[in-house]
Amino acid sequence: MPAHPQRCTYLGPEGTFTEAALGTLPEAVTHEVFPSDSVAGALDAVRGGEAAVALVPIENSVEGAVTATLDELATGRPLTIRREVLLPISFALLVRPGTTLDDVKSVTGHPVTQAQVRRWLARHLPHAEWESAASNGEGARLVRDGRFDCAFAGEFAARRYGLEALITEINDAPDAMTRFVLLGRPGRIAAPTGMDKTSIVVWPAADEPGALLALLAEWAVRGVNLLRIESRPTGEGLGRYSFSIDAEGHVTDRPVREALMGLHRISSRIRFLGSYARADRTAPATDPRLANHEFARSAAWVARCIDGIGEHPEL
Ligand SMILES: O=C(O)C(=O)C[C@]1(C(=O)O)C=C[C@@H](O)C=C1
Repeated sequence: MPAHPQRCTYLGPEGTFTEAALGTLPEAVTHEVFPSDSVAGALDAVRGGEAAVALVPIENSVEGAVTATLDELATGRPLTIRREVLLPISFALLVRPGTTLDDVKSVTGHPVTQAQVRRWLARHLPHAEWESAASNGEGARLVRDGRFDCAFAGEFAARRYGLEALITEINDAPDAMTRFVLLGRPGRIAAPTGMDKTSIVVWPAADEPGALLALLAEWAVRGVNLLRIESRPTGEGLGRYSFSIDAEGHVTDRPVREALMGLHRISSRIRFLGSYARADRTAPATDPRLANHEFARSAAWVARCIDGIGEHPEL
């Protein structure tokens, strides 16, 4: 199927936080937007060419990794991250009009949501039965259809599904955030902004002492700060893991590039997931000794050593 450059999909249905996050991106207006039922469905739409890009959640500040996304990125046809978006998360309890808290026997929402409202639920609805939905938008739809009495979702989902927000601003952790990534088929990497992130998945070469330390050392010796590291089972047997890593910097920054080269040499597999602008616009703590021109200067010095003039006092 030919690639359709103007379509963008997201974890749907309508009314998810992913849709709200997409609303903050230019792609919401430059592309024709359509929902997918699952993270896998959204990414397959990109792989198959029905969409140019897909927005999916990857990490929540309370629950951690969205494992469906990490696993999808580690397997199947490679995709790369074009952008990231951060969205503050606060839930509303959505009910069919007229429902009171006393009427609530069953409750639904995304599993990542459940982790963010656990204490609230124990306190206010200790006897309600929880059943997870594929997304919060899907949970709201199921309440509209009478499958559950209430759903946790963004307040904005109430209007979409003809529901009422019985209680708003529910969150066990008041500053909860979810991070979303916009994925596309691999292409030329965007130029560095100076506030970038690089993501990879790496499979250690062998199950041996120090295997993880060796992977970490490639970053550490080059002064590259890691922002996230997550182990995920490969599915090939107990104890077999890959590591999903976000590091500060861009692949064109020499320390990052050389760390990736080192990892490529010592791992059994490595997948580059992209270099992209950081949503929090945080510049890395810069060490002037690790600037690109310092790498060029030291490479030139080695070249001169080889030519027999490395000890020249002015070098
Ligand atoms: O279900 C949604 O509304 C989503 O967009 C998914 C998702 C997630 O997977 O983290 C997004 C934000 C919230 O943290 C809870 C659920």
